[in-house]
Amino acid sequence: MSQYNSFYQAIATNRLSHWLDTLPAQLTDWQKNHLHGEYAQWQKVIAQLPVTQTNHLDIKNSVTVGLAEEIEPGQLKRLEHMLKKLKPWRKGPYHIHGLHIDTEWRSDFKWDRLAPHISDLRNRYVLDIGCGSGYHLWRMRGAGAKFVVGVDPTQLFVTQFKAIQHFIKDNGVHLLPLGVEQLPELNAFDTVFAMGVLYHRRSPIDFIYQLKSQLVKGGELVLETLIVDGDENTVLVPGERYAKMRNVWFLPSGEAMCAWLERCGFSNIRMVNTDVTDLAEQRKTDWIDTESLKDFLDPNDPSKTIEGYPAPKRAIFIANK
Ligand SMILES: Nc1ncnc2c1ncn2[C@@H]1O[C@H](C[S@+](CC[C@H]([NH3+])C(=O)[O-])CC(=O)[O-])[C@@H](O)[C@H]1O
Repeated sequence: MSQYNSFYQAIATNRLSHWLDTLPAQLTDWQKNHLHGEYAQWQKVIAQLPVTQTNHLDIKNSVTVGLAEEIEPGQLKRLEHMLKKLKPWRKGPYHIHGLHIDTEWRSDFKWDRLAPHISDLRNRYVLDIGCGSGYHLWRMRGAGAKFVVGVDPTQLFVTQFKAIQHFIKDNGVHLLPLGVEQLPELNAFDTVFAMGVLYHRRSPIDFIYQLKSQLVKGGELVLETLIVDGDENTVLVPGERYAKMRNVWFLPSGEAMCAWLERCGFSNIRMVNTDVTDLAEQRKTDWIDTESLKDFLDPNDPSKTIEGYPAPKRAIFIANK
């Protein structure tokens, strides 16, 4: 039986039903290709997570499930030990029965920056492309979304989502192990989020069209990406690395990003927020063993990356199909 049966059942009777034409074959393939190796090892961690009972859930203001007194101290220690096998925990934070998964990123900061600007998510079908471990999926559901789907091809993040899902049982929140390029043109979501993904794409214009083809007519795109200062003709294509990341391609200015969205046929385009990432938002914690923002910046001039480019500045764009 496919572990995605509950997803298939959920969409069979909703507006995503035509996804069933292609999805089961893709996911069956994916599962076949991941029977061995690291992913299979991580699934053993998931299978051993303690089973707990709770009525305590807050996904409106944070991602918090369960109270400390609902779990034995020994079980809690074990839980921490198990979850630390799934390091690095990049996006969060999560609170599970009093255990604070203090992730590298405070993803709640990004949520707080965008929340005042987006359309009310109540009753909406929502897609989050490149959702990582799914922190924002829970916040979208907490904001009232009817059905939330995330896609992310990174095995570790898919596993981390499963760990959280083990404690928050909710048939309205799903993560599929897919890349954006594997999505058919669903034209079915009221809101599509694409945050922190555009700069990883080699063809940003194709990417914008892929996002558009997931939206219903009039639907809302919420796109967040790294930008640089400049006019509508300014785009930075860094050398081999940007802030030590190897897979960074296009960093447009805010104006250039708006021009790209317009060129792709979006309307009502606005840049609603810009923010220079600081050490309060991205830092090393007990839940990652690798370097973090401090190591990616020039130690003598934090306004520059270690390679001499402008330090990470992020912007949120909203537009309608
Ligand atoms: N082809 C692909 N299709 C979809 N996703 C992809 C692909 N390739 C990589 N990713 C995923 O895109 C996410 C980018 S992180 C943003 C997370 C969250 N949205 C955030 O806003 O905090 C930003 C960063 O760490 O630079 C990762 O989870 C990748 O696995």
